[in-house]
Amino acid sequence: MNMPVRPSDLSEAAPLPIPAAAAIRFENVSKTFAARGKGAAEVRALSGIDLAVPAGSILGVIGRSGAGKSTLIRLVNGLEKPTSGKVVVDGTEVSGLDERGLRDIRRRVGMIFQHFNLLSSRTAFDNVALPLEIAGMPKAEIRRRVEPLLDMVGLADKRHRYPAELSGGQKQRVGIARALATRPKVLLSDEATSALDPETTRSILELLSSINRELGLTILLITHEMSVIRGVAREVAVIDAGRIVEHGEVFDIFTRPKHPTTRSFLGAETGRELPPYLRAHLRPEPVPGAAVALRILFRGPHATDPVISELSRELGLDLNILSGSVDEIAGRPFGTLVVSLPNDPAKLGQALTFLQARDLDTEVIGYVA
Ligand SMILES: Nc1ncnc2c1ncn2[C@@H]1O[C@H](COP(=O)(O)OP(=O)(O)OP(=O)(O)O)[C@@H](O)[C@H]1O
Repeated sequence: MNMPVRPSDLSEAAPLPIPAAAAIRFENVSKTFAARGKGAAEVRALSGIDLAVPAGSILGVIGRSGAGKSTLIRLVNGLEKPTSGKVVVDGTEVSGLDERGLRDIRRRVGMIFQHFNLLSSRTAFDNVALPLEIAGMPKAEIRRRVEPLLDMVGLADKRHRYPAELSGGQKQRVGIARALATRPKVLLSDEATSALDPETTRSILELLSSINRELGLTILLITHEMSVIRGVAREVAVIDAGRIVEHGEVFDIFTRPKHPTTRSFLGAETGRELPPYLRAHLRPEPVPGAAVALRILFRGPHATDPVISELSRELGLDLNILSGSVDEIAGRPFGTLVVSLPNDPAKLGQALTFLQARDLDTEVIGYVA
């Protein structure tokens, strides 16, 4: 009988409780690339990076093109060496390793890529088997290891197919199975869903979540899409011009972003972006007869309270709802509402006091005529 394979069947022992220790630690890491060609300046790709990825967690790093994401991730498996500082992975300082040490760390660190990097002349099975063949594992053992992995990524019936016969999502599933073949502790994901459509992206992110949950694998992923972070990560670090400018729990960063880069990434993601009709009517300064436009953010426990009706009743205020949305981020409710109220400083002050007493964030975003 064919028993369904769960990721937990693949680990050598029963899963341990998640340790608080960091699986990956960057300690004051900088990386400068030498100037190429006459007159060219050197490139400082990373500056003073301090970042810990807790064991068993999923941490997403987001940044614009050229921000330093790939350099950061390539330091983890020793594809790049830091110019200064330390990178410690699973207790080993990677920067000081010789070739043999690097081979060992690369068995403990799997990686998946935007363009899958499969060998076109090998079937799905043989692609997953490759790192084990290189490690000199006997054929029978390779089979015992690879088949459950292909089952786990949902490709049991595609094991003899070549990459050209697979969809993008299926190719990435082969890539994930191959990355897990050496039973790594850490998985690096380099824009692994950037070439996939939104639905396939969701299914790959779900697969990564279940692997993280059931195998306790630590995942460090880099992306330029907030929706990917939101779909899978527990923590997010925002990188800008080679520096980490913000880092924290996904819910906190999404609902209270501090850095302008984070805010610009969030854009439409959390209902922060105003609808075009509202943008067209919004003025930075009051004009005669204009009302104040106030943004209210509903986080966590107060996200579903009937605050607007209470505010209107208690302060005798006429409020107009201009736009709004209620959503869920990292499993917790989060709402954004833009209301207008009469441009009366005393009333506005009372309304802000009322809302702040309920721990709601408020922001006057302009005036609407
Ligand atoms: N081998 C290299 N030699 C010289 N400069 C490099 C090298 N690799 C990266 N850089 C430079 O370092 C900076 C960071 O590059 P990196 O590839 O890490 O950014 P990124 O955030 O991954 O960008 P993208 O999203 O476009 O891949 C860029 O200015 C890039 O041109």
